[in-house]
Amino acid sequence: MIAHKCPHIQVTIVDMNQERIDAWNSETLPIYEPGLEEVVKACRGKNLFFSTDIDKAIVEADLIFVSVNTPTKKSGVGAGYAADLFYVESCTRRIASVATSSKIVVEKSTVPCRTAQSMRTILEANSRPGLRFDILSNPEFLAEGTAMSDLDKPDRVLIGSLSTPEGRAAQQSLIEVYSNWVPKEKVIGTGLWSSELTKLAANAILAQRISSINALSAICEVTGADVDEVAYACGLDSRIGPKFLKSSVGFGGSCFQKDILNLVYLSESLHLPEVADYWRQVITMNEYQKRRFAQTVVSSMFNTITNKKLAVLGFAFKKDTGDTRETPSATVCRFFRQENAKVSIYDPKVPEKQIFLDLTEPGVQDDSAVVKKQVTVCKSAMEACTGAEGICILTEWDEFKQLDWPAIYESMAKPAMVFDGRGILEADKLREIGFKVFSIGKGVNL
Ligand SMILES: NC(=O)C1=CN([C@@H]2O[C@H](COP(=O)(O)OP(=O)(O)OC[C@H]3O[C@@H](n4cnc5c(N)ncnc54)[C@H](O)[C@@H]3O)[C@@H](O)[C@H]2O)C=CC1
Ligand SMILES: O=C(O)[C@H]1O[C@H](OP(=O)(O)OP(=O)(O)OC[C@H]2O[C@@H](n3ccc(=O)[nH]c3=O)[C@H](O)[C@@H]2O)[C@H](O)[C@@H](O)[C@@H]1O
Repeated sequence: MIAHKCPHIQVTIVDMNQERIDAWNSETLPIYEPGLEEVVKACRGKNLFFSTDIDKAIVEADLIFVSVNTPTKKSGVGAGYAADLFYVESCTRRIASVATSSKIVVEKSTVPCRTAQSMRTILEANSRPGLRFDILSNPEFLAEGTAMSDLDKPDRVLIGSLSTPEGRAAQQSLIEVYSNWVPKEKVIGTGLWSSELTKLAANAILAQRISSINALSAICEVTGADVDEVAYACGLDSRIGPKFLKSSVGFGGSCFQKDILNLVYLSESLHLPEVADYWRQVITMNEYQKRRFAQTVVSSMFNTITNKKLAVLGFAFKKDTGDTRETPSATVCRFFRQENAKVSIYDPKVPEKQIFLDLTEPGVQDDSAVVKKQVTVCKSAMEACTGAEGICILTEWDEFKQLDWPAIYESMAKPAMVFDGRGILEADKLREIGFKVFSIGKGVNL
């Protein structure tokens, strides 16, 4: 977006992953994101470059965005909760050892509060004498699937800095970049620690809304209330607002879970166990929602899905992306595998290879062969549904609303059941065709 909006600025994207950089330089970009290809193709080779020559890019840059992955730690202190800062630290060390001039280093990755302080210490201890490094925190708020429009018209851009004259000057340099397309009043300056914490807080609050409405969906299913009506009526209160109140099979994506776990770890490290428990509950509710959905499928299908064909429509964690990180669809499919169902999956953007990778249990001998016996990846929704006894909608792709449902009904074993984990189908119309329908948060009477 910077390259697109600022023709006078040269943007070089460097990554140590050669395959990814090759893909960025090819006709087939490594990720699917509406509107991205057009921008890349318009700017590439003009003021936008992709390279693995990290050192050259560091030497040439005035401003460096550190945007590497910060996954949840898998082992050691804080395993399962804390963010793994290995990649952020190795980038920082590389900048320190390679830079021959002063730089502004922008923390773009999502990191725990006070990471900027560690970056500064590493840079100051390891760089050539006489160089200055100003650290800014500029967290990213885009959502996948709408990344280009979110970047084009952000609700806000947050730039945290030290309140020293040098910190303020660095902040001003980054404000100038954004002011090429973002209105001034939307660019907010704060302290470094507030900026870092805001990113974790914003994701935690967004995820909390989803867990809140999903908790209510369970009550709706027992009482006969309709979760969409409840969400709509609550959202009309201007203090609540309508967004992020769509009940679902659970939230996924690479960040909500990791960032909340990170916040939980931060709270525990600060000796605030009640605060940690409070945020942990957002995740607990999400796990419950995924499990609850899968259990509803089994109980509705006469308490067994062994050898039954189930069609799964949607594998990405949300529509308009091919990303499957933490996708609820994988959790539900793994549950179906344990119950020995035959699962046929269709997703318009997720490659077959990725689906098998996500469903293979690491460390289980021969599981990749077993998974291929239990799971089939299909080229169309119709193919996945033919002969199935149940259909699960696990991603809200628009095309699932337009399917030829009467033809699907004809092709299925009876009773034909639909389990709408995203609340996107018109249940009454499907019932008229003959389907038995379960929709999340709308009662369990199929
Ligand atoms: N994916 C998203 O929508 C958003 C992500 N974020 C944050 O942005 C950060 C990055 O996220 P993603 O792009 O999704 O992760 P990713 O895992 O897709 O990409 C990270 C890239 O960094 C590269 N890398 C790692 N260490 C490196 C090093 N030392 N030198 C050069 N390249 C290196 C990796 O090869 C990889 O290609 C995370 O902190 C995430 O929380 C924030 C907002 C939105
Ligand atoms: O830090 C990040 O990575 C990003 O995380 C989220 O973005 P993202 O995970 O890409 O996508 P969301 O639109 O937030 O959806 C996350 C999950 O919640 C689910 N969801 C979303 C909204 C809703 O009402 N109900 C619901 O179940 C989605 O289906 C999806 O599985 C935030 O929305 C971004 O602001 C943030 O920058």
